[in-house]
Amino acid sequence: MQSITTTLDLRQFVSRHRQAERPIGFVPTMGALHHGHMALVDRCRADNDVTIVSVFVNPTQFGPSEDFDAYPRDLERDLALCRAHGVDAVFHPGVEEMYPEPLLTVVEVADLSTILIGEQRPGHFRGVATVVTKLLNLVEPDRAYFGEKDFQQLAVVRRVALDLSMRTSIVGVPTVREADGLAASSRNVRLTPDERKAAPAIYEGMQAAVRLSARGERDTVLLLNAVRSRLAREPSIALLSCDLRDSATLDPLDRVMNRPAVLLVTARLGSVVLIDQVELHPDAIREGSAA
Ligand SMILES: Nc1ncnc2c1ncn2[C@@H]1O[C@H](COP(=O)(O)OP(=O)(O)OP(=O)(O)O)[C@@H](O)[C@H]1O
Ligand SMILES: CC(C)(CO)[C@@H](O)C(=O)[O-]
Ligand code: BAL
Repeated sequence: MQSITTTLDLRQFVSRHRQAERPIGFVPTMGALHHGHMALVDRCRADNDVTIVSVFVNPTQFGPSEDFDAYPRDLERDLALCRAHGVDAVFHPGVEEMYPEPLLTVVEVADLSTILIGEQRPGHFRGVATVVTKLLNLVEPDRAYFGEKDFQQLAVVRRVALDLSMRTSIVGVPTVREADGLAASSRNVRLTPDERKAAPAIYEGMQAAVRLSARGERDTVLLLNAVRSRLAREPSIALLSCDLRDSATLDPLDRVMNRPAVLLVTARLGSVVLIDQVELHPDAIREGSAA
């Protein structure tokens, strides 16, 4: 496995494989890898001849009072995990390598970037869309893999690829969970033992809504209340947002695929913000009644 830190070496690695006409898959991450990331890597390896992973904690997607400094980092462990999973190259640039000059050019996905998480994290999706564009321009992969846990991010990235006529197919991978239902996340390691014990309530609340929806409940308020009332029993969890959306309003490509409604939750435990999403019955939202 190659460990690459410069864009020049990355381009050379890519061009060798491109000349050999080997399909290239790409998994962008911020490191502190866990089994959720590895599901993306395994899927990438199954679909492509060459798998490239990037590990870059991108400063431009963090707000001034967010956890950029506290974000977990463990490059040696990340490299070992990637090696064990048969990754061909890991690109782990420093900040100066990715941003040699202050940016004058950014990628802004209108509308999608300012709703939901974009409301709580102004500028976040501009940072994500811009760095993903830079990474996709460097690697020019055939396919790039993103987790459905970050559902809005996946929608934003799909839109960037579509609008900017990129050659890359964007592939969404289902959320990987811990045994107790908590979505695997790099930030989970920052939870205190008590917060970690409480955290599965997020998924339990979402499952209560899933069960109601499966029994035919179509009242958005009642479905969202199922989440709220489960989390109200956990004093260490502050529910930041709970939304039910027709997935097509977030992701125009879903309209074609006729995918279900999506329930999105953001919650804070101490200093850690976690997000999760589950799918509900396609009719969970009546026409035009987004929560
Ligand atoms: N549990 C998971 N299941 C599937 N994909 C995941 C999971 N966790 C992360 N991913 C995906 O891995 C990619 C890299 O994510 P990132 O490095 O930000 O990790 P993360 O665990 O989401 O971290 P964070 O603590 O920022 O939420 C993203 O496409 C993300 O959606
Ligand atoms: C897509 C990404 C690697 C861009 O920095 C990041 O937002 C992430 O890890 O989800
Ligand atoms: N996985 C999303 C990246 C972030 O929270 O900044």
